[in-house]
Amino acid sequence: MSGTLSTSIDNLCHELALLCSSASPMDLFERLAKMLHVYTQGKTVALYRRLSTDELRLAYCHPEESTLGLPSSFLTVRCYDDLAAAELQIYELKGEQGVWGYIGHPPTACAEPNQRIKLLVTMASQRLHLLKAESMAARQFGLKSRRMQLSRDIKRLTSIDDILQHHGASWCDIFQADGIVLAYQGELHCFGKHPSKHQLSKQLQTFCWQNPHEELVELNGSCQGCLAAQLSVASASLGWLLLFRRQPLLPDLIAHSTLQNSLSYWMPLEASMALELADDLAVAITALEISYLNHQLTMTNQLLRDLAHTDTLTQCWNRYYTELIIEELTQSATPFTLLMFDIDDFKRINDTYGHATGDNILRDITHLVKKTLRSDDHLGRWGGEEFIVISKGVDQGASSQLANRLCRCVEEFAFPITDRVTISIGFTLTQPDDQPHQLLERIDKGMYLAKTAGKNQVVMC
Ligand SMILES: Nc1nc2c(ncn2[C@@H]2O[C@H](COP(=O)(O)OP(=O)(O)OP(=O)(O)O)[C@@H](O)[C@H]2O)c(=O)[nH]1
Repeated sequence: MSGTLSTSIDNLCHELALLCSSASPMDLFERLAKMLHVYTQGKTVALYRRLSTDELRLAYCHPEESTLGLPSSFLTVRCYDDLAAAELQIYELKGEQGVWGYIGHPPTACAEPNQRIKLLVTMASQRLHLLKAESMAARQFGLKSRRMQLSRDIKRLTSIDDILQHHGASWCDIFQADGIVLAYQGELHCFGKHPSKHQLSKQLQTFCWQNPHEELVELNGSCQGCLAAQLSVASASLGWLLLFRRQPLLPDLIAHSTLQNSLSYWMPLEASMALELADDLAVAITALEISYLNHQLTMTNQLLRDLAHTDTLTQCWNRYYTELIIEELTQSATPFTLLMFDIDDFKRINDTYGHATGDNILRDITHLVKKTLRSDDHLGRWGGEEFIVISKGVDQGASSQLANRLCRCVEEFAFPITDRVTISIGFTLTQPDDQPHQLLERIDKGMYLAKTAGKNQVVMC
């Protein structure tokens, strides 16, 4: 007799130790259900999970094959009253927020082991609590470090898709999600598995319309399993973070359609983690937006600067910018050579071949001269058919060679007209204390002299 008792106590100790060493909730349920199955002399044991909606859902049963031949009362249980009405022997599995779920089995003839079963269920509740707490703590820690990573990455990431590419997999891991979608400015940016974009857009629109102030929601119907957290900055809504889970946390062993509806796929703690991530994402997206706008602004400023400095017909410097540079160079006492050239008999060319041909000749000459100049020389259109060249340095021989080279390259170019096109050039070298107007007077005079001496030539003044 005492031998039987000590064997029985040994067994109990062994069972308790087994429950305490289970590594995951599923492992724990399996072990507990197997033990109960023995105690109930082979009755089917079912585990019901209590959802946040207070509904019950059959999550596991032992033996597994019995799911096929389960008593229909097992399947139709949706709430505690159903459980009681089914006249099952019920045990509560306690969790951190009250009853986490129930274990039930058909009553047995022998009531003796009930005390033992209660002890095992109590131990299982505690182990479950610990396992869940450990796993949740690890996930929260993971989220915290990914959030820090996101804030470090903000400057480097260039788009919402880039954010998802870099962080999507880790977030799926932490949230035990199958996919993530970011809804922003009417577009859906997706990572992993998720309901179709059309279904998501439709549900989000309906939801926003009905609940404009909600910041968290579980979508249902075709988007069941989607947890949507609002992305908002300073109370302005930017969009939604959607986490998608295809299965509730426990595998759905019973494919019973009536049980599939109105399930809660997400735990309250996961929902608050989603809100934390949504807050960070709203900031990251705003930062992206600002950096994009800054980039656009820089580009627009550059474009405006270029437009303000450029002659629209020839794309070389305009008069305003040419004057500005001459002013700057004289003020900084930088030595340079200034050339002014004018197309000879341009009025006749215009009159003979038309204004459009005249325009083309202006463009061709700009192109030819630019090609002839060094990279640190500059060409500006002074007005009409008059141009100015600014060339660094005051070597008279080199400047004269440059001017003559320009004359020759224009003279020798095959313009698409029968008349010869030539230019006349006046040039000058800067002297200490020269003012811009003195330089301009000298080149103007040089050019005038070149014209009066027969055109297509160079005069230095
Ligand atoms: N096609 C075209 N013609 C222009 C432009 N700007 C000025 N002109 C023309 O350039 C011609 C300049 O004529 P003029 O000042 O008489 O000088 P020119 O005929 O070249 O005579 P010289 O300077 O003595 O050789 C005028 O007919 C202007 O209309 C332009 O942007 N496009």
